[in-house]
Amino acid sequence: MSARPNPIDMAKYVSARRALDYVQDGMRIGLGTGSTAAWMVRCLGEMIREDGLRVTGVPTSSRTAELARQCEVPLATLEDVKWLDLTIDGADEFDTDLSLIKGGGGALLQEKIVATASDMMVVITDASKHVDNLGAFPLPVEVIPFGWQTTKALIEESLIGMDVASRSVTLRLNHDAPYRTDEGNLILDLHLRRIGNPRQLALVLNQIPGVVENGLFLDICDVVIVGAADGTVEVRDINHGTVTHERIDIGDDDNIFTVVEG
Ligand SMILES: O=C(CO)[C@H](O)[C@H](O)COP(=O)(O)O
Repeated sequence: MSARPNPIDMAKYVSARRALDYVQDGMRIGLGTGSTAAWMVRCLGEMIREDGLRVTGVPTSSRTAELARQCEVPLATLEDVKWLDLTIDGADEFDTDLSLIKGGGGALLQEKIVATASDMMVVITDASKHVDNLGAFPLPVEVIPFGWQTTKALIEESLIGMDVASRSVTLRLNHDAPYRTDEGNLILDLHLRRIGNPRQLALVLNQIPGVVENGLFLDICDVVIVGAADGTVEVRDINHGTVTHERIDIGDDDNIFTVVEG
């Protein structure tokens, strides 16, 4: 057990901490999935326990739900609350327009539903996720198991006319078995290397029968917070057209690292 985070955890941690500045008492908050979002859930739990913050969280995966319960974050379903004030989530890639690729952790469907149902989406990340063109990270596409090989063939066919640099499609595995999402679906990873027209691709993919959702998040994200290992963050706000640089005061928060690394 170490009392200090490694550099990458520090970057994730400070971006998560900064994102919580958007949280206000009484808010309904979408809780993202992944290692960066996990830091946000832990910090949110701390604010609830220590500062008496009252919020309701809607988790985007069973993993996040489990962590949120451990951190004593009160939970509700999207069916309960219907609309959210804020979603805080990670991303696999973001570009200058704050378009995203998400779903590396397999939760893209619930993440997209929750983010779309939110007044504001804040993405927490580190500089390694920034790209000029989306597509270096394989694009996850959630498909239903029924006829998935036909769906895969249709996706491959649709890619022929697309402005992409590579066209291979693979079934995501988990220990040699097909990976299953929380909804019991499969994930196809599209290895495209560069996506010339993300909007066109997103539309085409979602018209293929068997495709449930794709991992392109376009016009959904409002703010990206890029954490760095030196404890600074860059805050990119697409609505205000601002980019600010700040230092996050982590104070004597060492114990949060001690608690979660055990
Ligand atoms: O989309 C996601 C899960 O489906 C995650 O937000 C994304 O994979 C980033 O994860 P991490 O913060 O662990 O790098």
